[in-house]
Amino acid sequence: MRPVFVALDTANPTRLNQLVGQLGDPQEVYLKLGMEIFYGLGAEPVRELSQKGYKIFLDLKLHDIPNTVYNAAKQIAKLGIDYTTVHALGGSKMIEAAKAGLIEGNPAGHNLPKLLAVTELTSISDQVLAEEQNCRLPMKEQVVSLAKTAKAAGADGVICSPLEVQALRAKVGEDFLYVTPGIRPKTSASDDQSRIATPSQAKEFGSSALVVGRPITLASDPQAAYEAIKKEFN
Ligand SMILES: O=C(O)c1cc(=O)[nH]c(=O)n1[C@@H]1O[C@H](COP(=O)(O)O)[C@@H](O)[C@H]1O
Repeated sequence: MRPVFVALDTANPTRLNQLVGQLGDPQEVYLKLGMEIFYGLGAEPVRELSQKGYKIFLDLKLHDIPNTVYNAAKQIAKLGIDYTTVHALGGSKMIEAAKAGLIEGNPAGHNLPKLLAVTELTSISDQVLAEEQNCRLPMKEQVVSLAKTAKAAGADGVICSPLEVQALRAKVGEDFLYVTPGIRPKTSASDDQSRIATPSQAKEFGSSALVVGRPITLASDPQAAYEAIKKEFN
């Protein structure tokens, strides 16, 4: 089964526990904990959920000078997590520093966390890429270029839209993870996402894993929504 990470974007501990409780056996559930939880509740929920056996993707999207990122990644690894993120736009030296920090901080006996590099956020449209970021490449080529840099610098995969995965598999390779947010089942609103796809489109395009937040967390029955998305993707 390919993973579906549930993005638990809340700083309310009661809501967090309620959502987690609805998802099933910790050994089989993949959670994405992001900035809202970490800035609001600190590192404790990360340690607690990891100790309970959940697979943890701690998404803090590091983007700073290499020395700062090295030290931050070292602290992140100490939490005993499984996946974490940096922005690919931080450059190859920064990505190498993140990898080195994860290796240095990883507790003995724990699998090394996988390092994922965010390419272009799925909220960025073709128009914003061209007009605000002044990028001369079309979106797919820009994402492929960032993914090549990330791979050469030691990342284990990238975060991208499902819409780019076919091009990435062809040009960056099969031996790399393509983790895709921007997932919207047919009946869901697109919210602030721009480059979206349904779970079955993501499957067809070859996503390695999905990241899904509001279509699950704001559903009237989050457990049913989670099960339906897992089924559609696998
Ligand atoms: O790194 C991420 O996880 C991420 C990258 C990206 O390009 N787009 C993106 O939406 N995300 C995250 O994926 C989740 C998507 O949430 P929903 O739009 O509610 O499904 C959020 O937690 C975002 O922080």
